Amino acid sequence: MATFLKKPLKLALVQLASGAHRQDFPPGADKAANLSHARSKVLEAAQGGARLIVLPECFNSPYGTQFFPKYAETLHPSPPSKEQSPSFHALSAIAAEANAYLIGGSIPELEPESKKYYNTSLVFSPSGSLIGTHRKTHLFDIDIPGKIKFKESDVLSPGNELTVIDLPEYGKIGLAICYDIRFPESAMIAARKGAFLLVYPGAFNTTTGPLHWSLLGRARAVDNQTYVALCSPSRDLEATYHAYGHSLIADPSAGILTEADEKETIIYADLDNETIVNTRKSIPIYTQRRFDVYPDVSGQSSK
Ligand SMILES: NC(=O)CC(=O)C(=O)O
Repeated sequence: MATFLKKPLKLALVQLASGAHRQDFPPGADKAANLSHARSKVLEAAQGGARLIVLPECFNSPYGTQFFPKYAETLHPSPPSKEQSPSFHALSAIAAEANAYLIGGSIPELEPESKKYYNTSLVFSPSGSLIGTHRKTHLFDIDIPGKIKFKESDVLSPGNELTVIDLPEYGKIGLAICYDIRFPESAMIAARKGAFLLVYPGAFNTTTGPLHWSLLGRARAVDNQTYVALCSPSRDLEATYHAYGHSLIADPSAGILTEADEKETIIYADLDNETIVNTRKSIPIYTQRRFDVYPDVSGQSSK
């Protein structure tokens, strides 16, 4: 039997409430409070048996272009000092304390030499070592008249790499952030590289969430016959951006294993290799692909 996932894995998504919008916190204290709150929820997930734990996009800051520069941390050269990146050090310590792999949602990052800002995810091993990073590759620039206009590219720069991370005890995961899920190519490449799970810390909103969140999660699962996890912040109607919530885990047939509502919660699912293998046996698109017919999915080849 082919092995994508070396042993069963309990996955937890922490749909975190961050208090970053609150005016009553002194400057900087909201981030410290959010890191401390994230710690308690990650430890709760670990107590619940999870060995891979995911936090949401911008888990310790408000989501909005006006906030990114204020909350940005410097990650390079790596490892950064505690002053440069309190979140790096907090996440590393939390992963070690939880004895679990930790996908630290994302944080705004400032690259000091270029002075560019990124939306960046940090991944730590159970010993607290950094084992991967992903900079959001596709920026959330949309304009739905009368509903929502958002332009991440006013402040952020896109990352230029796709990310597959090896969790030595379990296997490979594809990691991307929120709007990246709308681009099936990156998911497909991660799956072709053997990922058993595609993870998206994300913050869809109350307009695009009902339209596309679950659909996209299930689509990436059915396209690739992998598990898919989408981890959102909980909804906060006092914040300037209203996150959709509804964190979910889909199985390799695109069935929803578990889905949150909009409130703070932790959801869990048990992942196993047999489900991936059996899904691919039953509907064998995996071996039926015709890369001889479409070797260049960008459509840019001269053929
Ligand atoms: N916030 C995002 O990056 C993406 C999103 O909300 C959407 O694609 O819709």
